[in-house]
Amino acid sequence: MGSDSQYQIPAIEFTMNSPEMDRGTDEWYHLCKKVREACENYGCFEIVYDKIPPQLRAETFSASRKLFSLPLETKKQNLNPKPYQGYVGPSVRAPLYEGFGFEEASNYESLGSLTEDIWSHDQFCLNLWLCIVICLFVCSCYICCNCGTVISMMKQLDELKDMINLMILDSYGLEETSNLIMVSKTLLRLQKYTAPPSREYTMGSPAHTDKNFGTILFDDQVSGLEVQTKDEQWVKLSISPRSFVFVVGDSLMAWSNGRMHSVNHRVMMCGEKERHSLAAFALPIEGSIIKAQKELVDEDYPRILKDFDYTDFSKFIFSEGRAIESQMQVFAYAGIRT
Ligand SMILES: O=C(O)CCC(=O)C(=O)O
Ligand SMILES: [Fe+2]
Repeated sequence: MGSDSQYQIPAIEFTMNSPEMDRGTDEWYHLCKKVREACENYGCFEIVYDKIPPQLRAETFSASRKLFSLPLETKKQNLNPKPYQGYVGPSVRAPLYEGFGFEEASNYESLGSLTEDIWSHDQFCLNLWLCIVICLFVCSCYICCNCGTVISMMKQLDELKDMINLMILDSYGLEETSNLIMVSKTLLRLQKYTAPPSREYTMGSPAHTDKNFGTILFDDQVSGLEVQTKDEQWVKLSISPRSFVFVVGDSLMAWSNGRMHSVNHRVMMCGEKERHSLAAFALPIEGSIIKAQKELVDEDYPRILKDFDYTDFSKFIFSEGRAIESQMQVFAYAGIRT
């Protein structure tokens, strides 16, 4: 159980306006190398990043708390037929967990068009859910206190995601033009874990690997996130209040031909505080074929996976009877048997 206090994932500082952040400098390549090594050896790293102000983080969680405090019937209006992309309530599998997914989180224009839909219906609050989302994401009135907070956060996280993807490409010396990881879209998920009734060490989210490219996570400083080391120990992460965590997913592992490690992780709760976290998942766009970069296949790294369609893979993992958590799913789906 997450007790190995000696284990630390790499903490990598992204200092704005420093030579390190200036693409093409020696310092930039040095930073890219650190990112690559962290993704290969640990499957995750702490991003120490000052550009996103603590106040925006605090306001984001305040907006998130407001959403979760809505009546269940209202929350359920956040529908999406795709698994985990709408509202997910507590379940037998994860009784402490609740989450809201926003599939079009980085499509700021599409959020704007939601507003137009409402006005065209000639009623101010035709759909309470849409009104709430618009208020949190895009409006800039002075009536409510969380106007546009989440969308400001999304813009910042998208910028951070693009920067990390660029570092990964540069670390391998790959072209950025039309590379699949540069055109990913973002699924935003706001997540809440209630405190376990017994206050004892209890599962908040079962162990899993993320299926997408990469995920940027942060929480409200109530700890809970644990990662599994390569020698299969579970360790609780202790992340500074100004940091974020980057987690390598199965698609990035496949894209890098197994060089990057998609790390198994979970949330374990204890104590009396509820926990809030935000996850920005970089998802391959519809129709994406995930393939190992040819430059990353060689004698030392022979191909381990066939090319696969991400949408079909998602259908496969969410099909009846599958253990969606397991990192073995990608190998069951596309593994090359030798
Ligand atoms: O809440 C967290 O910190 C982690 C959540 C997570 O791993 C996920 O949503 O995939
Ligand atoms: Fe995850």
